[in-house]
Amino acid sequence: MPQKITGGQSSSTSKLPKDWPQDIVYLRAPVYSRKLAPESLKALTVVKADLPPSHQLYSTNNPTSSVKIVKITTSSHPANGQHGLFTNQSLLPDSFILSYLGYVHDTTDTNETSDYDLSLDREFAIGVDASSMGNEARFINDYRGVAGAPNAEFRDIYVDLGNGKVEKRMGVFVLSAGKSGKRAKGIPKDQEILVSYGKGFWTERNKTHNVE
Ligand SMILES: C[S@@+](CC[C@H](N)C(=O)[O-])C[C@H]1O[C@@H](n2cnc3c(N)ncnc32)[C@H](O)[C@@H]1O
Repeated sequence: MPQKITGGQSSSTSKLPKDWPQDIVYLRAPVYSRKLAPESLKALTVVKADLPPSHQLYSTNNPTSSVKIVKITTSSHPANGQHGLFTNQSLLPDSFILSYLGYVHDTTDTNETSDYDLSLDREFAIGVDASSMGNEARFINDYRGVAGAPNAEFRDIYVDLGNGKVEKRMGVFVLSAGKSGKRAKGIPKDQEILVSYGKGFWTERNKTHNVE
């Protein structure tokens, strides 16, 4: 049975990324919690004409051909045995890679034990949780213990919905080249995409996973 895909124009036979886990729903667009307050929904879906004309809009393609899900088999990798997200092609500094999709929720509807919950809007305390549904971005690991520094980061983006509205999402971008140009090459092909989850993630995770 092909896995059901939600959130897009796709049918149940649409393509899944290679190695997509069977127990996770693959999304092509976010799924909104029914508990989200109207003002939160308003903050996430904005009239396009209300954005400054210079504001860049993004379009997304799922599955994303520039990335691949890879099982980590390197014993020194702290997420050995889990998966990571790798490049399928070299990516230039500042390039948009993909959106982080998942279940969009507020604090009334939070899975406290999720390791996949990313902040989407601080003012309205909205998060996007990819623990049970999401796209390839859910496999992006933290750089700590893997590399000296991250090579990608999360940035706020707006995606054109095509009906005069734009949707606020979290996008994953290659880091900029830096003042000295030390990251001018971007991310070469077949490299792991690594972000910084922030120290707060690990403090909270260690509490929920009872790490001393
Ligand atoms: C958003 S998931 C990343 C994808 C995950 N590796 C997987 O296969 O589903 C976050 C989890 O990945 C693992 N992880 C990510 N980066 C890590 C790192 N630098 N060190 C140790 N574990 C890491 C931890 O288990 C963390 O809770």
